[in-house]
Formats: sequence, structure tokens, C-alpha cells
Amino acid sequence: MPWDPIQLNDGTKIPSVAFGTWTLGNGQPARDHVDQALETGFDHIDTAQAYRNEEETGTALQDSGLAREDLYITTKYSGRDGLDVNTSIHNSVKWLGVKYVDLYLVHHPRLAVPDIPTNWQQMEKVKADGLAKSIGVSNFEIADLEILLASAKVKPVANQILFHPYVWQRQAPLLEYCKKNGIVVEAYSALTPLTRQPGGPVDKAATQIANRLSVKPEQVLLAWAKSKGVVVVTSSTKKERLEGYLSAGDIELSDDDIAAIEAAGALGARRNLVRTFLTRAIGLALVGSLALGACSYLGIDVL
Ligand SMILES: NC(=O)C1=CN([C@@H]2O[C@H](COP(=O)(O)OP(=O)(O)OC[C@H]3O[C@@H](n4cnc5c(N)ncnc54)[C@H](O)[C@@H]3O)[C@@H](O)[C@H]2O)C=CC1
Ligand SMILES: O=CCc1c[nH]c2ccccc12
Repeated sequence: MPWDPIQLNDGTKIPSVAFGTWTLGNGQPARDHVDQALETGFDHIDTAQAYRNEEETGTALQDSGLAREDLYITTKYSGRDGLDVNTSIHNSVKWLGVKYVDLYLVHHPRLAVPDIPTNWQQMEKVKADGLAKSIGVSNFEIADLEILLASAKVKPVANQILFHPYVWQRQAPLLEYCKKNGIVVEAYSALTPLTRQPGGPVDKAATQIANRLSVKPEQVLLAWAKSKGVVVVTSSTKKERLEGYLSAGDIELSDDDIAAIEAAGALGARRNLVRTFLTRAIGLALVGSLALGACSYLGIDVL
């Protein structure tokens, strides 16, 4: 099996590649795209209260005719509309048309009202009530996990985080921490070097490797993420891309390929840092000279 399921700390298993519904919008197009993903062979759907398409996702799941036990459904508590965890999970299972979800995540620690330990207790109740087989978190830093683990009765099974070569150096310690604590990392936006920062060093490195292996650059980036032992959450509205994502599970990158992608990621990260610094410095200089100009116009002596 190319994308082998990964063992979670509560005894269940999670399919290691997922189709995400964040950017699908809602209505018939959202239904059609989830439908297409299921038809292509995805059995793990990643949605959230915040994406406002759980109902469409549910319709596609029901229409697929797939047995519940052959599907893995993740949704997230996003703190949307000020609803509490209990009300939100009841809405989610109703909209998704299921008795339980496989994985329920806290979408973001800063959206977890009123605080991390109380929010996690509410998540533990969701599991105890049988509305989620497993519970986990998303966008948690090490400090957030420390707070959670200090009082948790049930450990989170997973932490879904931003994960691509430009943030690899920053996220590696978090991956290490999660591994040490038996928490599986789920990678989202793994294709950022192609989608939001195209033309940069990682795009170039991935394209070079892809050409050599006769595959696509997006497949190389998914194979890179897979090499880190994480669950990959990705998406597309194009069937051909989805097929490519699934077959990316067969790509074995060499140590040199992995090192080249990470070196390109580190270079891009340094460039981003310099760009941010320069933008802020120019901004500050501009504000400073405007302020000096205004003071001199008003006759205020500041120097
Ligand atoms: N927990 C969280 O806070 C977050 C979770 N997610 C989850 O992850 C899923 C995937 O997130 P994305 O950022 O969309 O992931 P992604 O980085 O996998 O990007 C998917 C996009 O890349 C495009 N793409 C693929 N190959 C390309 C190429 N060669 N050139 C240009 N574009 C290409 C696809 O058409 C698609 O629109 C979401 O739907 C959601 O389920 C996403 C963001 C945050
Ligand atoms: O999950 C993807 C991005 C997103 C959209 N809405 C929210 C709310 C809270 C955290 C992340 C997101």
C-alpha cells in the first residue's frame, strides 16, 4: 500500500493522505468535488466547522454508497458563531450525516474558548459520548501542547499543522516533540511552494527532481512530506491532480533529493526573513520621515 495507514496512540489507525474541503466553497460545486475525491480513491475527508461545507460533504459521503467503516472523517471545532464544543459536534455529525466522526480536532488554540484545558475537557467529553472515535488538535505550538498535556486525561492523537519546506526548520522541533509524545503530525498546505510562493528555490528544486523522476512537482512535495512520517492533507478540484496525489505515495525520494528540498527551503526561508525585515525597515523609515516632515511643518523642534 503506497499511503499506508498510520497507528494512533488510542489504538485506531488513520489513512495517511486526506482530501481537504477548505477551499471548495459550498453548494453543488463543493458536493461534486468531494464526490470526485471519493471516486478517485480518497477515503479520508478533512473538513471543519469553519469551512461551512460540512452539509455538502455529508451529502457526498452518503451519495458515494461507501460503507461508514470504509471512510475516515475528520472535522474540527473552530469556535464558529460562538457555539460551544458540545453544540458544535452535534451540528457536525448531523450535517455530515453520521453517528460519529473518526477524528475531531480543536482547529486553533486561540479559538478554543475559554482556555486550552477547559476546551480539552470538552473534547474529552465528545470522545466519551461516542461522537468522535479520536480527538486531536491543530495549529498547536509546543507551549500549547505543554499546557494541554499537563491536565489531559486523554492524549491528543494528532496535531494538524502548516508543513512545507519553507517552514521545515521552524516546524522540525514541533514534529520531534509530537513524535516524543505519541502525537501524529498532520501536514496541511504542503504545496505552498507551488501555490502561494511559486518560482522560489523549492519550486525549482521540486521541478528538477520531478523532471528526473518523470513525475509532477506537487507529487515530489507530497512525497517529501510523506518521508517525514506525517499524514498529508491536500486538495484539488482537478481529477488528474487527485490521481497524481494518490500515486505520489509510491515515490521514494533519495536522501540527496530530500536534502536538496530542505536546503532550498532554508534558502527561501532566509530570503523571506530578509524581505520581511526590509519591508518593515522601509515602512518604519517612511513613517519616520513623514513624522519629521509633519513636525517641521508644524514648527515642532524634535532634533
Ligand atoms: N488546520 C488548519 O488550520 C488548516 C487545514 N487545512 C486543510 O488542508 C487542506 C489542504 O490545504 P491547502 O492549503 O489547499 O493545501 P495544498 O498545499 O495541498 O494545496 C492544494 C492546492 O494546490 C493546488 N496545486 C496542486 N499542484 C499545483 C501546482 N503544480 N501548481 C499550482 N498549484 C497546484 C491545487 O489545485 C490545490 O488548489 C484544506 O482543504 C484543509 O482541509 C488547510 C489550511 C489550514
Ligand atoms: O483551516 C484552514 C484555514 C482556516 C479557515 N478558517 C479557520 C478558522 C480557524 C483556523 C484556521 C482556519
